[in-house]
Amino acid sequence: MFFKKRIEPAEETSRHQTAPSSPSPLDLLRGRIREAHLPHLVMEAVTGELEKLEKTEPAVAEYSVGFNYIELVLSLPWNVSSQCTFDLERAQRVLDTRHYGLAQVKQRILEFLAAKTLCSKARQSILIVDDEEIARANMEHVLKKEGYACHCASHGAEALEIMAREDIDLIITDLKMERMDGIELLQHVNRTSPEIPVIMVTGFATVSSAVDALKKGAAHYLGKPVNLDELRKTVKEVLEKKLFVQMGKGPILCFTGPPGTGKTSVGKAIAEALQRQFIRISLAGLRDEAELRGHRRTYVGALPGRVITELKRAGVNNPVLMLDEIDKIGQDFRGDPASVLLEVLDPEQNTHFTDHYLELPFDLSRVMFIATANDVSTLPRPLLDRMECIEFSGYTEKEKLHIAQQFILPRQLKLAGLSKFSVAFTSEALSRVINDYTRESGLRNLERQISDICRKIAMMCLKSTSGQEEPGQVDAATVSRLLGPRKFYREAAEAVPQVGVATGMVWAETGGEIISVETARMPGSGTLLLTGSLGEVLRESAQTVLSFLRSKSEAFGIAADFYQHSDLHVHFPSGAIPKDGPSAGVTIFAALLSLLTGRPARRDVAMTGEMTLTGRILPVNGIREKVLAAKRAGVRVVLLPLANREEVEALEGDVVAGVRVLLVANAAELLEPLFAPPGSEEEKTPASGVGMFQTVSLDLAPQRNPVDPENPDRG
Ligand SMILES: Nc1ncnc2c1ncn2[C@@H]1O[C@H](COP(=O)(O)OP(=O)(O)OP(=O)(O)O)[C@@H](O)[C@H]1O
Repeated sequence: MFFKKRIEPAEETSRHQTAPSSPSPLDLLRGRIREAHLPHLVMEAVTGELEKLEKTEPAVAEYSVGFNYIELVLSLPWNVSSQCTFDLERAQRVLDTRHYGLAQVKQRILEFLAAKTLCSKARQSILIVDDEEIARANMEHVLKKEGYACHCASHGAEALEIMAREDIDLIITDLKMERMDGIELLQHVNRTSPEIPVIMVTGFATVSSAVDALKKGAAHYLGKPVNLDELRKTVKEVLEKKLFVQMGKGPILCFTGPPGTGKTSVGKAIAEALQRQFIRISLAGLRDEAELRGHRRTYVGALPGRVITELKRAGVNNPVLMLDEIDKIGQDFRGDPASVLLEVLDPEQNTHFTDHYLELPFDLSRVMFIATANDVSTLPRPLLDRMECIEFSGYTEKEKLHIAQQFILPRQLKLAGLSKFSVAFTSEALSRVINDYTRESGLRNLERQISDICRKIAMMCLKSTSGQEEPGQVDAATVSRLLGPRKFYREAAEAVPQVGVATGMVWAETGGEIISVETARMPGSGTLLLTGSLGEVLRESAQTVLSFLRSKSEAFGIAADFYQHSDLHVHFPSGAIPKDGPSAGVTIFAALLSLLTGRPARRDVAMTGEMTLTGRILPVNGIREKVLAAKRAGVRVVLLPLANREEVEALEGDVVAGVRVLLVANAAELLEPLFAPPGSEEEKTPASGVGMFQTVSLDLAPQRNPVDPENPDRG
């Protein structure tokens, strides 16, 4: 029996090499290198690598490593940029058509782009330095026709005088001149104004000195006599690059906010508005520095990092690159990826970003970086300093309704193959999905639930006998039937007042949340027990509140020795979630006061604020998110620190509609709304929904504890 001999890849390569008719892979590679218009340094590196390959046996592992390396270098967009525009009107149009609301976010983005648009529109000025008058005049004529402002000098010294009084963007200089030649001028410019690029013009006889000029920092060189088309193209390229570097010098945008609030999709819209490619690198869980910067080629199976890989995939060097979830980045023994990000995002360093695999500097200055994060408080300070944060906050019910109608429904109907059917959701149906089946700041779950309904309707269409039955209108009852029992309740609105329990508002990276603080008193010796995965700051808050209550026990109508024979327990349910921060101080106070005075606290009154040892209430963050969370839970009265007044007044009417917002400055002011019968606050606050307590004098004498229907033994 004869077996056909298997041709090994190495053998195959050598057969290719010897066949006279077809060029060898190395010949093909050489041809590609020649045509690739690589930057000087890169050209030197790949040529050196190719020479090594020519001396290496194809069967040796190093051969394929070197071969793959050259292929990667050739596939990178060293000089390929997409034509992009900084057109503010277009940007506004795209942002408005893709996203509802987000007025402040859009405004900040447009302001950011406005500065870049102005930069790109400014008339650029070029300094032409040549001792031949005719050469100067020719270049000036061509460049003026291109719209540039031109200045001329006949030698380096005169050029320096012009530079001292004019704002110059680019210098085109002859090499050989009397008084001060091109190289001297270049060295002077590099020293004093390194941001001004210099194009060297040289006769054919001095190509080696032109190469020398490139090594000394010239941006480009042109042979004499100057080809005018080449001059136009080179000037355009060099100035464009300078413009990108200049525009990249500003801070990097960082979109922060709860999940599903549109951070990623606004990033995509920016790329579309600027007509740039959009690429995204998710940084969640990234712990190894090499994932971003690659492994050195000496490692078996080494690969370039994510930044270089994504740029290769994009095929252009000026995309919008989104660094998603920058706050979820990790750090361990494999290095600190945040330090790589520091380099990537620093305009001073990122012109020479060096991937370990590539070992060549790649210029990232044309890339527009946008980072996203849910919570920037965990980011390293130096990284945060490089970014300009734009906050995306949660949506109100009305906004969610609009977005569902205008964007989510059409998208989901199309995905479910229902766009040709006349399926219409009533507003009540969408409100039911929003209130009974989702509890979030963003829109992720809402989209999931709507997609679930659409799939069920698609199934019904297929099951109907004709297959063409019109599903018609989807109302609130249909939603309940299709999605089953409701998943969320308006727990604050439905809970009855209870002794020792108060409702608080906290801020988490998923947006605002409602918590209930529970307290209990039992015989003991004055120990304060705290449970519920609490951080150090929260523990200290509880301690502070207790000391305040002890110091003012008489004013609050609490027995002075209440502490001596009792232990107090403060519990934050949802123990699996770590909690910290000072803003729960007032809620702990309210729960403990209710417990110690035996008065049931209203559960539909939610509060937030840091409490000091003297009972003052200090301002806190995340006011909008907290108010929205309170509304989602059915809270009727919201108590906020008076010091947050400006933020409260800036809230849109839609955010405060349906709740009474009261501003409080100290502990005493909490009492009336907390213990008042439901509905009584309405006469005391202005119709706008925001009220302020000036002075409250209350009779704080302990009352007989009314029977708590949920907990009759308590108090
Ligand atoms: N204002 C808006 N108008 C229209 N659609 C929106 C708006 N905000 C969000 N969406 C839609 O909601 C969905 C979720 O948005 P996106 O993925 O951008 O959220 P994200 O903030 O990036 O979330 P994460 O933090 O989880 O990455 C997308 O389909 C997006 O188009």
